[in-house]
Amino acid sequence: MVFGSNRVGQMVGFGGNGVGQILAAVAAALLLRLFSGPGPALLPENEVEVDDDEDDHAGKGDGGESPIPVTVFPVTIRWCDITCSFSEKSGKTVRFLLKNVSGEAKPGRLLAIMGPSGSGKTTLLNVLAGQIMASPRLLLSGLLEDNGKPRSNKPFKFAYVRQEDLFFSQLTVRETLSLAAELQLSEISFVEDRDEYVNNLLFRLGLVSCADSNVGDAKVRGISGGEKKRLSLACELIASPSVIFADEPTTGLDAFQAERVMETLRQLAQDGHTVICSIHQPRSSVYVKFDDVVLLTEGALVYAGPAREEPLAYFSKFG
Ligand SMILES: Nc1ncnc2c1ncn2[C@@H]1O[C@H](COP(=O)(O)OP(=O)(O)OP(=O)(O)O)[C@@H](O)[C@H]1O
Repeated sequence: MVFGSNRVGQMVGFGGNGVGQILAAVAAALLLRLFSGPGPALLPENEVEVDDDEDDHAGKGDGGESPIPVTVFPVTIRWCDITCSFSEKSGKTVRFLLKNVSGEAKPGRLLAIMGPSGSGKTTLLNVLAGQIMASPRLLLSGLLEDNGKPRSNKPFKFAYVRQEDLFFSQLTVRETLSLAAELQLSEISFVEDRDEYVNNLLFRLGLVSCADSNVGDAKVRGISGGEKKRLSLACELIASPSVIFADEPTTGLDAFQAERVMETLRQLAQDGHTVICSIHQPRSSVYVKFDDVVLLTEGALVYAGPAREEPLAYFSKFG
């Protein structure tokens, strides 16, 4: 089992005003991209050759108008007997955050990790995304495979959408995506092609109506929470990730926005991505969008399998 070194993915927070800060942040983003190790959304070029069979899984976009094809390399993640324990400072007490958890996430399917608060949803998501690494106090064991092979130091392209969205508040939605595309898509050298690519993304993520609105922040009102979440997803999609991880993507959103975000995730799964999210108490209108469910309680697995009616049948066996 390869759980790698001690690196924990870091995010850079941008805030405040001023061109100087923007330039500094852009420079920081470029440096991060150049020097970061394998991490979500900042991975180096995908080194996997896509053969003819894999073309069958190409993302459909919104009509194939993109100047570069949206190709999703299919990745199945399988995990077996994942155990994660944490030793308190004294070293006397050990807490089990995950206990022998197994499951599978497949391309074309939306998997929801569900469970009460503190049940280990985020911990499992982070383990699967390679965001938690073993340390002397944090022990990890089990098997983690991508397409049948143990996870290597150079996994497939993963995207990780965090609970907190990090943007330049004074940029518009379109400018945010253009900047992300400029930083990540060096192969598109023509501005017109990049604009077309951005327009495509705006359309795909349902952001056309707010494309020219400022993102905003806590001080200056901008786009809504749901739009921010879909903008985060759009930024992550630029790297054409095989797997999309989303940590509590509906937290803080009203029922309508939560449903739209989950619908976007469901459509991304249909485009061929493997989509895994953690979610706390989803409404029924959100629950029906899941293809698969992993249900945890106190770090232990209660159910892993298809969503909708199957869990009911499974639990009714136990009365
Ligand atoms: N690095 C860590 N060190 C110590 N304890 C941790 C660590 N990470 C998580 N925990 C603990 O593990 C348990 C599970 O945390 P986790 O965040 O995975 O739960 P969750 O199901 O996502 O909860 P919520 O829905 O409230 O976000 C919690 O009791 C938490 O305090």
